Amino acid sequence: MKPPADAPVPARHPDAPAPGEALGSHYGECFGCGGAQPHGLHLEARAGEGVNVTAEFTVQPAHQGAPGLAHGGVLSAALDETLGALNWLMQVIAVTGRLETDFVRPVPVGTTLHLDAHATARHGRKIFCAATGRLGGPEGPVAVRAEALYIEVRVDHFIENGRDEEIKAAMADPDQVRRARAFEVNP
Ligand SMILES: CCCCC/C=C\C/C=C\C/C=C\C/C=C\CCCC(=O)SCCNC(=O)CCNC(=O)[C@H](O)C(C)(C)COP(=O)(O)OP(=O)(O)OC[C@H]1O[C@@H](n2cnc3c(N)ncnc32)[C@H](O)[C@@H]1OP(=O)(O)O
Repeated sequence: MKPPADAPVPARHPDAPAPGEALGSHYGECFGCGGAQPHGLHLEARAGEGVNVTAEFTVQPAHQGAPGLAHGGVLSAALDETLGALNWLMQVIAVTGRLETDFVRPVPVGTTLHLDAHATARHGRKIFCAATGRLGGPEGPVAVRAEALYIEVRVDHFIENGRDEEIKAAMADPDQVRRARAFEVNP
């Protein structure tokens, strides 16, 4: 997943959350970051100094694939959520187009995975980025790594493709709509 050689490293948006600021959840029902999903990851991300974020996620028994070990798909979801949070720092709305994960070490239940993601290049609607997840602490051994491509979309992507029930609920939440629209009109 190589960006074109002349693609610039993305810039931090002037309205991006300050370094160290918790980003909060972009959607309460999100499996990655929402508070309303009992078996979700409850991942908490923080803005970095550039177009980078850090996040933590503690593996729960509901996240197992093999006895006592995290499911690989759940670990990919944690990487996806952390990488997706980079959108806040560029103030764009983007969806995952491609996510390549390397699983380097098994991740036991109870482990806190320390994730770190940064954007590497931007080319038109395409945002290239990379992330690592480390065991037990920000300097711990790397357990997972990912490279990903996100594609910028309009809010209409969600309105046109989401199920009516959830879209109506999201549209009735002024904070949700304001946030999404602000990203769209504030490039
Ligand atoms: C009122 C409700 C509001 C709701 C909004 C809520 C929140 C928003 C706010 C903040 C968000 C903050 C944080 C987000 C946190 C976590 C995010 C988790 C992310 C996800 O979990 S998200 C779910 C999984 N994700 C999908 O559900 C995508 C399904 N998919 C599609 O919807 C289309 O596929 C789409 C749109 C991706 C592209 O479609 P399209 O028609 O718009 O564009 P097109 O195909 O032309 O691609 C344009 C250029 O990207 C290249 N390209 C495309 N795909 C590629 C691939 N796979 N590999 C390599 N290159 C690819 C093409 O080759 C072309 O490249 P080139 O320009 O060079 O030709």
